[in-house]
Amino acid sequence: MQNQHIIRNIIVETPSKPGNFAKVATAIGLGEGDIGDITTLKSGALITVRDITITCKSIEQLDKVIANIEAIGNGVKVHAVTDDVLNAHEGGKIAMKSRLDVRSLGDLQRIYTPGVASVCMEILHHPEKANYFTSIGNSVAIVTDGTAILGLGNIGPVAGMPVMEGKAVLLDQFVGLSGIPILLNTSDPDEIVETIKHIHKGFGAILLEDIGSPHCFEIEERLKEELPIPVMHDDQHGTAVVALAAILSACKATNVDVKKAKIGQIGLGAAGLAICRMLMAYGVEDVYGLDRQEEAQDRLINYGGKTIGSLEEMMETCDIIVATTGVSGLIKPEMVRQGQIILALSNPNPEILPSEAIAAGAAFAADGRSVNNVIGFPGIFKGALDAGASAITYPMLIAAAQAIVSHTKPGELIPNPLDPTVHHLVARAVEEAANQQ
Ligand SMILES: NC(=O)C1=CN([C@@H]2O[C@H](COP(=O)(O)OP(=O)(O)OC[C@H]3O[C@@H](n4cnc5c(N)ncnc54)[C@H](O)[C@@H]3O)[C@@H](O)[C@H]2O)C=CC1
Ligand SMILES: CC(=O)C(=O)O
Ligand SMILES: [Mg+2]
Repeated sequence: MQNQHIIRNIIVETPSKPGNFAKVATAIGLGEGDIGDITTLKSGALITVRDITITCKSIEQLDKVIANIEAIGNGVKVHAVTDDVLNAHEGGKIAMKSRLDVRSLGDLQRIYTPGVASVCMEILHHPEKANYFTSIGNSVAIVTDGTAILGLGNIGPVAGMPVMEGKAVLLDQFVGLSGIPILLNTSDPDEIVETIKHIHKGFGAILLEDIGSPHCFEIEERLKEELPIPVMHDDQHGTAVVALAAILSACKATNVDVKKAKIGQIGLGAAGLAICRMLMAYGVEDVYGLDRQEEAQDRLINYGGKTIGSLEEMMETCDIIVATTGVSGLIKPEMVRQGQIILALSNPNPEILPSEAIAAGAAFAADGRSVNNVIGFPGIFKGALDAGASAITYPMLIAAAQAIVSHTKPGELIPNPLDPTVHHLVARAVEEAANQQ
């Protein structure tokens, strides 16, 4: 099932008799809906009311699911269909909050003027204390120009804001950093670089997000050269870290020597080129890339990578396939080789569903929901900031990937992103690697 990104909650009443929920579940399945969370809202002697999360590929399919449930009859009723995803976004997902209360005049004088003046002077005379006496060292600018929002394309920075707010929520909840979205009304590299250079002093690090290729490469390179703080394009290196971790875990489970494996990368944009570069930095000898744009392939060749003639040839040649094209359903089940490892990482919909890839013979398969840079970027930024690093380097990124592997359960490719330990381990590994440089 491709394109399962319509998420709705349905409130369903059934008579309180065994078997009635099974009928509802069957009706949803027959309509090709997928069941997520189920919450029982009321469990009475006569009726039971449940809130069921379902995902569908289109509104038409959702309508079919609802019609199927209503057709059960015998007291089964759909009371409401709600869009909990939209509801969760009402008012936005983040807010700038103060850490201190102002309850008295004394508080006012300490937090604001006249007291604050002495802190300003302390920082003026000892600039290194800014990180100690302000939030700068804990703040990450999340910068986008909106040109490659997920796999949705160039939808602009304002339409991309929910993604930036989402990244801010993850930085806050997983590692306690403040993420501040910066929406740029330009995609000109000179203007972007100049703008970030002018505002960087308010931040401990810069996270570039969903900036399209190829301009993302120049922007990141120039900012890394010109700024004294860590700059990382998450779609490039955060994704590469997590992809490397998933590949290492899959190779461990299948007794494959990753450095000798043939790895094919489909899509050589921001994520794909960085995945190839990361694999080569790790020591993988046979990294093959494929992109529909010749310039993208040339970029890989300039970094020492190899290209391959067609998608079919890549699927036949490679033991491990990673795809980051943004094209849902690009990999057909009949292209999958027995025992292949397939990471179809495009969001919101993968190049092949993991269930389809496994059914077609893959040994391991995952999509971009599980193999997602969320496992990497919070800890990478936390570790870099804790180390006082001025840049994020390959040894730090490889240490992050190894920390993720160390916390992956046997038989799995990646840890649960909700497990706080993984972000802590990544942060510590990155900090240690930074300190060893
Ligand atoms: N799971 C994760 O953590 C992440 C997933 N992604 C996903 O990866 C996808 C790509 O993202 P970016 O690299 O930022 O975009 P991008 O636009 O920089 O790169 C996409 C590349 O795929 C190529 N491409 C498109 N169709 C192709 C085809 N049929 N065959 C070969 N090449 C093709 C394009 O020419 C382009 O070079 C998006 O769907 C995004 O959501 C991106 C970052 C992180
Ligand atoms: C996860 C992410 O950063 C993306 O899909 O663009
Ligand atoms: Mg992204």
